Amino acid sequence: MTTKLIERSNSKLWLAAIKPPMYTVAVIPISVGTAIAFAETKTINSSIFSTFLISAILIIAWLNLTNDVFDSETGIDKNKAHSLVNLTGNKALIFWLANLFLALGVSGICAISWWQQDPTVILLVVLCCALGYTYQGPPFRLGYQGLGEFICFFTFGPLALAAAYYSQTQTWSATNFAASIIVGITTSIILFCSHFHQIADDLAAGKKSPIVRLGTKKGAELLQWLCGSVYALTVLFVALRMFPIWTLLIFGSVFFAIDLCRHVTNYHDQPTQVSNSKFIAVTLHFSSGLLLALGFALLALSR
Ligand SMILES: C/C(=C\COP(=O)(O)OP(=O)(O)O)CCC[C@H](C)CCC[C@H](C)CCCC(C)C
Ligand SMILES: O=C(O)C1=CC(=O)c2ccccc2C1=O
Repeated sequence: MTTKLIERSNSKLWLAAIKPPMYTVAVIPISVGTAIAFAETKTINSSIFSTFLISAILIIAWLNLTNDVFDSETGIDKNKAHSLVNLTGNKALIFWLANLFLALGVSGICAISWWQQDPTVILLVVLCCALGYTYQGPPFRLGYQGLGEFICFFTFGPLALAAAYYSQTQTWSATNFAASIIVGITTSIILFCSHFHQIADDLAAGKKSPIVRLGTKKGAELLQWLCGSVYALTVLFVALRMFPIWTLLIFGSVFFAIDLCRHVTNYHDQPTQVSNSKFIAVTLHFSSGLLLALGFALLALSR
């Protein structure tokens, strides 16, 4: 009985360390950028789409594994049982596994650039990876200065969507840029929410996350504006005729936005209660992103 309980809690720790839901942050920018390309050109290169998707997932695996490696060096993760470094006790193994994922992910993107005979996509993705490194790796560790949400916005928003759109069309699009602002905001909301319950560990390790800087109450208020901006921007882009009317489907995700704002407003200063807000934010990001992509795909299919 006791052995079974230990096994169950051990597998829970491993699941929390691997973070399967977090890989949706790779799926959404590639899907939205590709859906906009499909809406505008009525064609889709499925080999490029699937290669980009798998590569992006591998890059997120690199990001998360190196996050545990670099955080183990500053001591910020010393109380984090679900750190892969703490679970395995082998920092070098996690570091080299991460580098293998990065090499495989970048190779996939290189293949896309090779097929296109154009280096633009690989340059955009390498820039994303370099910025991702500055978030957590030495000597930069810009996340410790509270800059993570800005890096997150630009990498998962304008840069990732530009790369996904360009991989299909080899050109740029104002509509794609507008959509990238929305995806950038919803991805940054995930990172922002992940900081509420970590305030004590972050303060102790000298990490000035936005929540450390603002305090949890103001953070909860800012979250409401960020969520509201996702829907206000969609209405604006539809009114400006940049987005098809179908993209108003994004309002199907408003329930998760309300749930997230209510939860964080009620529990912003209670770490154990607020800790799952990151996963409500993941659901909001995934549902809003999929509905946005569907809105663009329906435009192509309805013509
Ligand atoms: C690893 C990230 C957050 C974890 O942060 P933290 O250390 O506070 O939390 P835990 O240790 O408690 O888990 C995410 C950081 C994201 C970063 C700012 C930007 C990364 C850019 C990517 C490389 C872009 C990939 C784009 C792809 C779709 C082509
Ligand atoms: O572990 C985390 O907290 C996060 C991991 C991750 O890959 C990611 C990506 C984009 C935005 C936020 C996050 C996380 O918060």
